[in-house]
Amino acid sequence: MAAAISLLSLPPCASPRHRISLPSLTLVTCVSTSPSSIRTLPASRRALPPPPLFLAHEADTDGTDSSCALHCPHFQSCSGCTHEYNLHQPPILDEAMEFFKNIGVSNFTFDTCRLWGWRCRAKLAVRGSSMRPLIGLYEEGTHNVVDIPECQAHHPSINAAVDLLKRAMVELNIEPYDEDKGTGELRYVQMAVTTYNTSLPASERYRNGTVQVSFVWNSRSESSPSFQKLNALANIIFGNRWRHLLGERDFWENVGGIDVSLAPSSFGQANTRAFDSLLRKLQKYVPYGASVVDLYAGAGVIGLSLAATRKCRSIKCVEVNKEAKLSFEKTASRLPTITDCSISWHHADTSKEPLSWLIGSDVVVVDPPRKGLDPSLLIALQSLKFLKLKDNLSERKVKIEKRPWILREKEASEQSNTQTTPIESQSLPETLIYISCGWDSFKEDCMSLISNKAWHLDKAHGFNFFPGTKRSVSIYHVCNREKMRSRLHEVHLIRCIEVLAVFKRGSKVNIKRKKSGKKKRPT
Ligand SMILES: C[S@@+](CC[C@H](N)C(=O)[O-])C[C@H]1O[C@@H](n2cnc3c(N)ncnc32)[C@H](O)[C@@H]1O
Repeated sequence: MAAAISLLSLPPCASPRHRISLPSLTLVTCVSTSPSSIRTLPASRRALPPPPLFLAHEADTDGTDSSCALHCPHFQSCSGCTHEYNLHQPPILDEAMEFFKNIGVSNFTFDTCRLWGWRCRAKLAVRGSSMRPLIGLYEEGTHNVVDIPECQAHHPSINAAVDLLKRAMVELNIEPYDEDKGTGELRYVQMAVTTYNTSLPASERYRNGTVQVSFVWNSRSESSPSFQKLNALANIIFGNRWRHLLGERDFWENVGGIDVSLAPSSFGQANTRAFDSLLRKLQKYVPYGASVVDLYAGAGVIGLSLAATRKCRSIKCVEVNKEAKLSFEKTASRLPTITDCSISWHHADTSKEPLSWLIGSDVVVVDPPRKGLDPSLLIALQSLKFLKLKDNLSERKVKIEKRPWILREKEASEQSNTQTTPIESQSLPETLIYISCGWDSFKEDCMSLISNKAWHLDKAHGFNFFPGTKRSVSIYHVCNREKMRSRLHEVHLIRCIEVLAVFKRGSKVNIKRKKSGKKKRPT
């Protein structure tokens, strides 16, 4: 099978209704998402101002808060959201506060973030018929796709783009995929929204989001008859190769103070505004001029935002998916000119020789997948305690790589946008910043880090990245039939809270307060 994906950039201009009514096939260039034509939420429900700690809501007598309710017609039939009330307060919150209090962090904060229209990235299954396509998520425990045209979690531009796509399917007679027969054409669609359009005033950017549309197309080859329809719809991927056919080639968002390039295949946060809040908070914990290693870096958004905002001496981004390199390069190309900062992206597996990434860095940032840190990295982080005990760093036996082919490989995997890499200091990291999207794995990693007193937890902050949800349904990862099939059946049960935790090396020093007696004046 060849799966195809198409990208469409959706400028916020003409109304989709207007476009689709055109008799020709121009509809496939589709998808303009005029804010005026999009059904938007009432202002009171669209965006809440970020609260300092919690919003002071009045709860109903049963403890629910209807002012923070989802009000979605698809709730319960669609598997996307799991709770309808108190979106500002995910069920996991009490447990998180208790956990942090028990390990000595009493000033844990929680940012409720945007409660509706927050999802800027959606992966949706396409089923039904060409005359009545269904585009949405699976019904709980089944493979029946539920149509979710009025999803309240989606950015409104996603709903508008889905609406337009359905009309295009009807007009072009595009068959949705049939799982039982393995027939049909359009199987999945990914919609990603960028809310960064500098031609608009900042206050208008969010609701005028532009959508990038990617299709997963069921076709054996580019010569298949159905492929012509896809060409009419947009552009193509085979395996991991993307071919851009239509719309803007580059897709940009602005988070953490920098412009970020988003390729269809690279990791991207679904809730970009919440991610921005997290990055702004994170930046404050990185001292100016620090050397930073960003592990599990993806396209290096975190590292590059630190490079731009913290005048770092060096930034190393380490990522196993080589597809992310292009986005890194594009993002780096838009950074303001930064002098005296060595910035590099390394195609490497963090779990292999992790100590080599830690030594020489002042700050380690980790943003692992839901399963948490690789065991070897966890061990390396714990082992810093013993390295510190030796104190004299030059005495330490740090394995120096001498094999020429490994050195060459390392060199080739590095991408630097500065001329020289300064001679690395042999310092050990004092700060570890852990960004977690998997609460259970985070707790385990956290306890491992602090239990041998290699690290102590200094600060913790929670972010409401997925209001109203408890799980994420993984419907699309890679465009390979076998892999796709196995991944399609994955339903991750996750308890949703994004955590930013700041660890300091060594055990916590308890500074005892001096007794507040007046000092005797010398007579
Ligand atoms: C949660 S994402 C974070 C991405 C990035 N920090 C961001 O905010 O866009 C986790 C990333 O870790 C990468 N990854 C997973 N296992 C890895 C490993 N062993 N070594 C390096 N990267 C890994 C994944 O490919 C993915 O890009």
